[in-house]
Amino acid sequence: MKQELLSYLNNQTDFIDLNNLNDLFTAAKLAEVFQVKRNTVSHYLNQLTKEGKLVKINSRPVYYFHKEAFEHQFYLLSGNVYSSTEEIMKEQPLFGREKDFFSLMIGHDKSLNRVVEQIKTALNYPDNGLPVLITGESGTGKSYLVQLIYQYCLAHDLINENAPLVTLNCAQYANNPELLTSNLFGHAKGAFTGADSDKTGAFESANGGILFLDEVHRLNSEGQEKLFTYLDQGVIYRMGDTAKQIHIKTRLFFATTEALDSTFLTTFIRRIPIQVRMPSIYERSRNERIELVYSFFLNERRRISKRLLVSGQVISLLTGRSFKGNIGELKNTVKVTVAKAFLEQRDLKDIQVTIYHLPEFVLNNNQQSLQTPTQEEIMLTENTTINQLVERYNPNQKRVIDTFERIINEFQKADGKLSDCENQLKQTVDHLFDYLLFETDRQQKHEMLLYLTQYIRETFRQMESAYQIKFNGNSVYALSYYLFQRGSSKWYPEDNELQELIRSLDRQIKATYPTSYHYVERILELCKLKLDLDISEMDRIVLALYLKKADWTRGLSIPKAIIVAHGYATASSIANVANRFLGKDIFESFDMPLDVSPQRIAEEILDYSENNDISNGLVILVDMGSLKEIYQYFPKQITVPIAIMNNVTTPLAIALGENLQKKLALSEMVELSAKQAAFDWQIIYPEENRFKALLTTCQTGIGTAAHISHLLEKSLPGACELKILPYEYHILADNQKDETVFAIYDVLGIIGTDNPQIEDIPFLSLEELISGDENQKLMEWLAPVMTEEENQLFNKNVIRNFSLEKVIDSVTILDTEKVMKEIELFMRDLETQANLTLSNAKKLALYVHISCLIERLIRNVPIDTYQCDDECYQCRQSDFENIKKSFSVIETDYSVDIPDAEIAYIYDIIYRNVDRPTKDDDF
Ligand SMILES: Nc1ncnc2c1ncn2[C@@H]1O[C@H](COP(=O)(O)OP(=O)(O)OP(=O)(O)O)[C@@H](O)[C@H]1O
Repeated sequence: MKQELLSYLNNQTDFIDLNNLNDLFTAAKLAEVFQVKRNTVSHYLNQLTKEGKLVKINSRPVYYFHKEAFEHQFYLLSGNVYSSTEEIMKEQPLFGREKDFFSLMIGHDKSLNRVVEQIKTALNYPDNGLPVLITGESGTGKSYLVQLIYQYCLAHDLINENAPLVTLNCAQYANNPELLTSNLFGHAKGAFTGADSDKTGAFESANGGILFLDEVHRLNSEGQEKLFTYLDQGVIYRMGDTAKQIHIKTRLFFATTEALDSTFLTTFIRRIPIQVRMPSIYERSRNERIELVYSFFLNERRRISKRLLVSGQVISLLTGRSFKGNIGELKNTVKVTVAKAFLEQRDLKDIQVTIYHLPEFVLNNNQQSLQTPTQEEIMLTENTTINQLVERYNPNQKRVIDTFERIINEFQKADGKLSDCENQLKQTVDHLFDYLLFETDRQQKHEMLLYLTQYIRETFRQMESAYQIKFNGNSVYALSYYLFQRGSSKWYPEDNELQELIRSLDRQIKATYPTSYHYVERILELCKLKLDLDISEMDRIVLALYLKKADWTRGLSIPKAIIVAHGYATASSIANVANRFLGKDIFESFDMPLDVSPQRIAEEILDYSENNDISNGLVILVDMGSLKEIYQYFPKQITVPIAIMNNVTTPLAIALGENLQKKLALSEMVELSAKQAAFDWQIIYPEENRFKALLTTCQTGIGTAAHISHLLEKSLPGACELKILPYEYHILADNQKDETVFAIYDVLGIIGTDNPQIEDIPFLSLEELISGDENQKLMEWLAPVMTEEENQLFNKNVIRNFSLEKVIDSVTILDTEKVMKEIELFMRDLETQANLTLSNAKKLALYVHISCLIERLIRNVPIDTYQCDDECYQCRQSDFENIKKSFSVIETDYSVDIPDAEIAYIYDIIYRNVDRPTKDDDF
């Protein structure tokens, strides 16, 4: 009895609301629930309080709740006996106030983020919220969501404290639709045989509260009509009484496991403005599945009140398979597993859960299995919290968020005065960055991290040139790791007081470190669009405090110089060559579309001058003759001299760049440069001194090219002076030899997935590199930069680093073995469907391309560069269909839809260089 009481309160405490204590927590109600005398219950409750398991509130009536469950859900308590709820609330730290009930749902800030946002919108819509339809397979958490909605409404006074939550599962009345309608809308006496008296239905019972209709598609046509009347007019009629309108005000929630295309549902959903879909367990990320498994084991531990040691294999098996009954079935499976282990070891101090306790179906492998590496075992004690477990699994992101919380706590302790906590804040931020810089596994060549680092480096370069500063070498990595670890998770407290505190800290940081703050703002602004970042005040605070430390030194105080020119990459090409020649980043460039107006150019320049330090003057080089037109758009109040020079050429830029560094007066400098440039300069690049380079390229974005480049770099012998540069395929294909890289480097060759066909520049396909067939060719290219020995070493490294597994391993974060198996099946299937034989080279190309493709689709970045028009689709329809069909297994296994543009691309890989496929062709 005592144990049952404890476990009952354990479950109820998850939903406790101190502002509105339910009488479920009183001895009287508990006696009723357990059908025992009140004295008996009181005796046990007091005993449990003495043992430290329950908390007692000596108010009238006296309340008891589960201490550990409360601390798990809310905050730590100092004692066990309190005189009032207010006393308990005083112990509440600033964090955790206004508990957001939805945060109890695992995935609320990830896969359910949008669902929670939509629900909050619906709930807060005046005047009585909006009805919501929740769809999702069985066990995905629909009912659980409605329970949380109810708690949320109570906590936010959206319904009054006694408002009911009424649930009706329409599926329970499958064989008796009349009873369902009657239970829902009530009936009048005599409405049908057996209706001896008037009866109120669920609608009336739910008046003022929430009505939840589960499996709503089971409503018969009469019920549906009545439901539509309520949705349209807010009134119901009891069965058998069409005369009496009953006005009802209830918040409606519907759930269904059915697809929304059944006839009823289509008419129905037109009236339901908000529909949310609960993802299946299969669609949840690995992190979320692990969190669910952890939390269910924690629940069971609390129930059995013993330490629980769960083997890593058990966690892997549970997170690595899909459950038809989704989270509900997973939860039950954990329960059954722990129960079996408990039965076996009930006399022991610790309960060990191993795979022998799992139900058999979990062990059999026929089920859809999800990729998950082996997990570590976990020990759950009474002090273990879900946060600790998750933190162990994803320590870095947690570390960033902890830092946010620590900063706010320190600032709060200092009564909101930055000057009183400046040193502590700096220390906290330093600790974070030390950790990020030294603990982030640099070997972890995550594609996203590579991309971030590349982009941040470019942004820093721009900043350094704009402000004539130099960032500490580590800053690029610090910022990239920070953004990488912080991830896309949003951290923003709901509490108004906290928000105000953050805003105040932000203002004080801005006032105390104006330069650092300005740089950070600028960097984040530059990164924001490209990196799809959702920047918050906390990011600015942390980074401004960090960059404050980094020793950026001011460079020369010379005027700023920019080049503005029409056409694709014209200005940037000139700026690149000039900067390279001058050995400094003197020029910034603006590439303008051909039809841009002078006004637009002037606006761009003014925008630049607002965001850059131009106190030493500004020189603008433009490529068109209408200078006066640009001048007229400049405001009269310009405070620094601005020189505009026309007809920009590379020689002019170089001459100006050299003169700028001589610190002449602006007019002198401009005159001199114009004169010098007029001497028909010619820059001749000394061939021998140019760096040798290899380019890597890929049609579907720079990501794969960067990976190839990385693997090649890894293969180079130490002393070799060779640059390996990833390059956008389209830029190379469009610009050909005009692309700046060819002016700066001596390009020995290009390696990639597609040949951009550049005259005199040899190309090696990735497939050739992997198959090793053409390694000789690569060796020949590299002969000028390597000795014979180095060449052999390089060759050996290339063979090792460019095995198919290594390449796939490096281009995706997916399980390489699994991906390769799936692609092999795809190819086999396609060969049968289309009656063709793929050559080894095509197979290699497909292995590499499809592995990238799956990952891109999982990340939701399909290629958009590849166009497939209707005509092309028509004429190749049957081939397209074959490819599509063969992809169906991959589509299901990875839950992705492969768009036509991708199919067209695969089509090209398979049928490229072949006029038309015929049955007998050997590809
Ligand atoms: N996001 C979640 N976090 C933690 N527990 C969850 C979550 N979602 C569901 N659960 C748990 O999983 C169990 C099943 O959920 P629930 O009964 O709400 O599913 P359902 O979609 O209503 O299923 P059905 O359609 O079969 O009624 C519940 O015990 C619930 O507590």
